Amino acid sequence: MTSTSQQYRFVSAAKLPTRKGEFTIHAFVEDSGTEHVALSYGSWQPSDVVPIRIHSECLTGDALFSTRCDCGFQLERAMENIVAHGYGVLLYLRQEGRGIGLINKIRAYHLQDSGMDTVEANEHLGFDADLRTYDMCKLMLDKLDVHNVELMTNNPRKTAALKDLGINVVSRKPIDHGITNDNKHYIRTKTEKLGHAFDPHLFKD
Ligand SMILES: Nc1nc2c(ncn2[C@@H]2O[C@H](COP(=O)(O)OP(=O)(O)OP(=O)(O)O)[C@@H](O)[C@H]2O)c(=O)[nH]1
Ligand SMILES: [Zn+2]
Repeated sequence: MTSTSQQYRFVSAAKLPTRKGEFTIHAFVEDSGTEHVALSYGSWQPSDVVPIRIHSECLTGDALFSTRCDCGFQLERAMENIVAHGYGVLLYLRQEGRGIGLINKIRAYHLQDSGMDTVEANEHLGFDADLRTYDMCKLMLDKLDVHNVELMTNNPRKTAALKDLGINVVSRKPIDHGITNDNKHYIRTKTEKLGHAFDPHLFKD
């Protein structure tokens, strides 16, 4: 499959037992060398509505238990939802720091420690607020025979991007697990500046 600038291909798949259940991990690579994975659980028919999560890499939240953001909580909850449903897919996209990379995200954190919000920090470093693209999702979902989805997200850009790719987004499931005192401000900024669909009472001081 092609996008404006990248080609993607499927490489291999293998069993992935996890603390949440036994998934299968599917490996994909872009021409640029960027590697993405999809985790699938259970089985479905091509006409079924499949619960999916499109998760953007966050080393600090997903692997290091950071509470600066809600990523780790959402990752866990998405996998739990999929297992509870009996089938589903998690696309784990290597777009760390909303596409600016890990080192730049830490630079952005440093600026946030001095009072900037997440959007201001990105802009101060010379980046747009969100550099992510979702073109690779089409190949990944086609490969898994997923055409109709219930999307677990609060981010309206993800819903729009999937629709633009021709994927039938039947419904959206909010995923607002993991709001803590450490990340309330971050959630507020996502809601007020990036259009995420959180209920304001969740991040009220
Ligand atoms: N640039 C930057 N990226 C961050 C920051 N905190 C978390 N991230 C990255 O943000 C991405 C997750 O994006 P979010 O805006 O939290 O959530 P989302 O994926 O847009 O939306 P949901 O589907 O609702 O979770 C991950 O790639 C994180 O690494 C930050 O302060 N600055
Ligand atoms: Zn995060």
